[in-house]
Amino acid sequence: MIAIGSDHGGYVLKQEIIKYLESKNIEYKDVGCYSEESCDYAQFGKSVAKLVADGTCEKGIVICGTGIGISIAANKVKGIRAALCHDCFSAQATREHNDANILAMGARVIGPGLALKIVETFLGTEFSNEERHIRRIAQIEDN
Ligand SMILES: O=C(CO)[C@H](O)[C@H](O)COP(=O)(O)O
Repeated sequence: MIAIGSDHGGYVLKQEIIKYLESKNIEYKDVGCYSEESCDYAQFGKSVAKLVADGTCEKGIVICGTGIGISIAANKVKGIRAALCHDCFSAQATREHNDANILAMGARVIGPGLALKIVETFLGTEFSNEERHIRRIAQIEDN
């Protein structure tokens, strides 16, 4: 199950991604927003992050205009590693190296064609499970 959320700036791209998930028979939970009416990104980033952190959803996708605000908000939730990716190399690397559990994108930065490729790459790439990456991820959680 994939959790997905956006603000108004990411709404149209979110709907494109939902169409893609449906075409691939991938289950999802859409936490909103549900229109292009102006709204605030933090609540949607945190809603997606909580669904991933509590295990309800395996991964999440968050979108705002830049992808920055909503990824900052998602990363406030313990256990979340939200990665802002605007290219396929980063999407692959953040899965393999960081075990990122949320993909963030900016709908005002990239178009839907590239965004869908990034989603495909992110969801289709496994964590490498290599010792050095496990060690480094553990250090992120250290206080
Ligand atoms: O990218 C964002 C946050 O990082 C927001 O989508 C953006 O700030 C919204 O801007 P506006 O209210 O002017 O449409």
